[in-house]
Amino acid sequence: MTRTPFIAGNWKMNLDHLQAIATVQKLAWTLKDARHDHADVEVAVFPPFTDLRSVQTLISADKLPIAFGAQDLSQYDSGAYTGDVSGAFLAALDAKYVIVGHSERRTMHGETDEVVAAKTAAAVKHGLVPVVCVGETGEQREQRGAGVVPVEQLQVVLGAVSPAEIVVAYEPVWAIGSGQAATAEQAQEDCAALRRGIAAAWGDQAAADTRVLYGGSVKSGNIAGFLREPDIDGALVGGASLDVQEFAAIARFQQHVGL
Ligand SMILES: O=C(CO)COP(=O)(O)O
Repeated sequence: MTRTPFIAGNWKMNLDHLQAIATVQKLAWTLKDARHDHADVEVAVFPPFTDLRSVQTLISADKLPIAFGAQDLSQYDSGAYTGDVSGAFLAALDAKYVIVGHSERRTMHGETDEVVAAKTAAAVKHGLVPVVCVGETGEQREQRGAGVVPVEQLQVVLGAVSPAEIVVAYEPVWAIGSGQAATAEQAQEDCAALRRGIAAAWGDQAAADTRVLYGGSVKSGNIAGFLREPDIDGALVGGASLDVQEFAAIARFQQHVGL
């Protein structure tokens, strides 16, 4: 199976539902104008929860070639979990994806590897494709070696969940929102280590099929370098995904790579 390149926009806590409608409409037009061939690259947006119903309605009514997902989900199906959102509710909205274990949730909401594993299992159970985020700090990378901490984080998830379609996103903490992206070589080193981790836990086929993304200060100016690497299958884009022209330019990375 070939891995379809995946360009995902994590909006984080930006854009309300009205802004979401305008943004997705504009994105669809921009991609269409540029003759974006959606068979070659999959584009997805991850808006805040309150936007999802509006985004779903727009995408399905106009049959837009854009996928969408949520930024988090509960590990539980339903019950007394104030403020949380079940994977069942996301599936009912036709969300295809859900981000789990973003470093902002790990640090600001105390999500452990075990919680991330439980959320990944919940996503799979409800038919969502989890985008499992892992990443190390600069210090951890220096002290323990490239890929060691992210592979450990991923191992907890893979050990707790039966093989299923997942996407893995390598997001080094120092590169997120800093304007200082990892180099393509650094990102390749870690993404290759993650793929070996998938092979060790789930077998060679799963490793060959699973898309591994890089995230952290991705822009139209550096995307091509990442996608040239053999183990990087796309990008999880934060800040630059809020600018439609810039995000569309990232989605058209093939033009920069000359593929
Ligand atoms: O955290 C990220 C995506 O999930 C990356 O954010 P930036 O692209 O803003 O660095």
